[in-house]
Amino acid sequence: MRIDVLTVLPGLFDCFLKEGVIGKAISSGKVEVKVHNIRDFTTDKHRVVDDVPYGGGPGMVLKPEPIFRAYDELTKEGEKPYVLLTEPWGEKFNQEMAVELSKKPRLMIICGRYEGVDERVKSLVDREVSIGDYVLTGGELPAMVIMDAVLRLIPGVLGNLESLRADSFSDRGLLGYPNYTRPAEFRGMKVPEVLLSGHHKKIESWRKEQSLRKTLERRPEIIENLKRKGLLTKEELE
Ligand SMILES: COc1cc(COC(=O)c2cn[nH]c2)cc(-c2cccnc2)c1
Repeated sequence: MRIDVLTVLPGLFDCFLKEGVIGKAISSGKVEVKVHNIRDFTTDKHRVVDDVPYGGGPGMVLKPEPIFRAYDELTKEGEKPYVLLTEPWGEKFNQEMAVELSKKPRLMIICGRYEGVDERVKSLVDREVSIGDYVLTGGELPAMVIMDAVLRLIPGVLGNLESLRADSFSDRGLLGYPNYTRPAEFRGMKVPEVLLSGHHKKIESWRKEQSLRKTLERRPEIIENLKRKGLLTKEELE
């Protein structure tokens, strides 16, 4: 997968693209992520990327020309990217969307900022995406959240075991099961016996029961949703 990011603050991505699973996926060549400074696509001396809104009102708006110039330059050759715009009132990002996006060969993420982007930029956009009902100073963190959730789903990016665990639960939106590691007792708190039993079938059913219970307690709508879609087995429903 290739991802092109358009932003006025490219430096925000430096650590994200170097560290951890994402950093390894890029350095190993499994995925390609290029961050582009929208300012590099301006033509005036002051490299202006924003301007005051027509009709008045507070703040500034990202100008269309630099973004269109970047889009034209980056789409001259190769596959046309699926274009996302990160903004507070977009479609809510979730695991389902992460799975869908992970299947695209090429993404472009335009990071909104200020009061927003000129509406004409949306003619380039396939999906306006929000990571939540709150307003941030820029769309760069949402872009990193989206890339993290999407890139970890690319085959080979995660170690096998981890990706296997993710498939069985998170892709149905169920909350994860409790995790423990050594020591078996810590400050009077013991690891549940079943996890020390080495009985894999019992451990698996305990984990599934814990995951369903936690989801029912905290996010009952996810259970209802899975029931409606017939995605819960008979024993899971008991
Ligand atoms: C594209 O335009 C934007 C983008 C952002 C940054 O993104 C988010 O906040 C976000 C993205 N997912 N969840 C939150 C902020 C505004 C904005 C609007 C009004 C007042 N102040 C700022 C506009």
